[in-house]
Amino acid sequence: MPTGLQINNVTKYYAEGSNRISALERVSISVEFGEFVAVVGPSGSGKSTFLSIAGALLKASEGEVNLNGHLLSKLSDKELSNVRLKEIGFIMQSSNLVPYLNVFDQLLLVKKMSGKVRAEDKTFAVNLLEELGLGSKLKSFPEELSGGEKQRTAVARALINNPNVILADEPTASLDTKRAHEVVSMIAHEVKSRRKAAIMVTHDERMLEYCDRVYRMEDGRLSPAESTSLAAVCKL
Ligand SMILES: Nc1ncnc2c1ncn2[C@@H]1O[C@H](COP(=O)(O)OP(=O)(O)OP(=O)(O)O)[C@@H](O)[C@H]1O
Repeated sequence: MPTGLQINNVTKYYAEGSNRISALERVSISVEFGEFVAVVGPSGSGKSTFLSIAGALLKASEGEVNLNGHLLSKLSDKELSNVRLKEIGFIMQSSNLVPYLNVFDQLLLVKKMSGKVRAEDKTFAVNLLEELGLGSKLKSFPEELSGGEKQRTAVARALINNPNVILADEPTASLDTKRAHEVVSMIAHEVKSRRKAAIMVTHDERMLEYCDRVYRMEDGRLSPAESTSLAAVCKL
């Protein structure tokens, strides 16, 4: 049974009036456990559509996504939400923390959504927060955190269910250079040490050094980016 994340020949059409917009064209990529892959490309090239399909938020028009052995096209809506909750950790542009929950409770909330919270889940949450440099912030509320701390809390929240796949959409968009390096190096560390398959969409050239492979999306087509053209790709 294949593991990690395999996207095979995925095409996505959007209907716009009587027209059909092709947002992705026969996109294929395979990401193994322990691999951190970046996707760069200009606005409107299909990156969000790609990440939404990889994350079981949107259905492919053609082709197949195999997420750690789950063929997404074969799953019911209930099974898809279960896969999203248990198998995928999402990290978005802004941290989207719940304002009235402290850092520790942000993680427990996600745990509660997937069942009863056990003592070992609490230990796991504390260890994770310590690993991400938030050991002294367990009782802090979002308004008491810096931008980098908020985003690191979001990284911990994405990892609390121990998902196999991490999908990050511009995770450094709201951060200064120092905080951006902190957050992405921590994501990279977690991907390696916990053996996750991870994809990060980014415009941020400085973050590519943390990734194993870089792909470029252009007009809905995905291809490996040449290292010499990376700077140009990211400035688009
Ligand atoms: N719901 C939709 N209905 C119709 N067309 C859509 C829809 N969502 C996206 N598109 C179109 O599909 C193409 C790809 O859009 P997508 O948002 O995936 O690109 P992107 O690379 O993520 O862009 P950005 O970097 O600006 O977020 C664009 O032409 C866009 O206009």
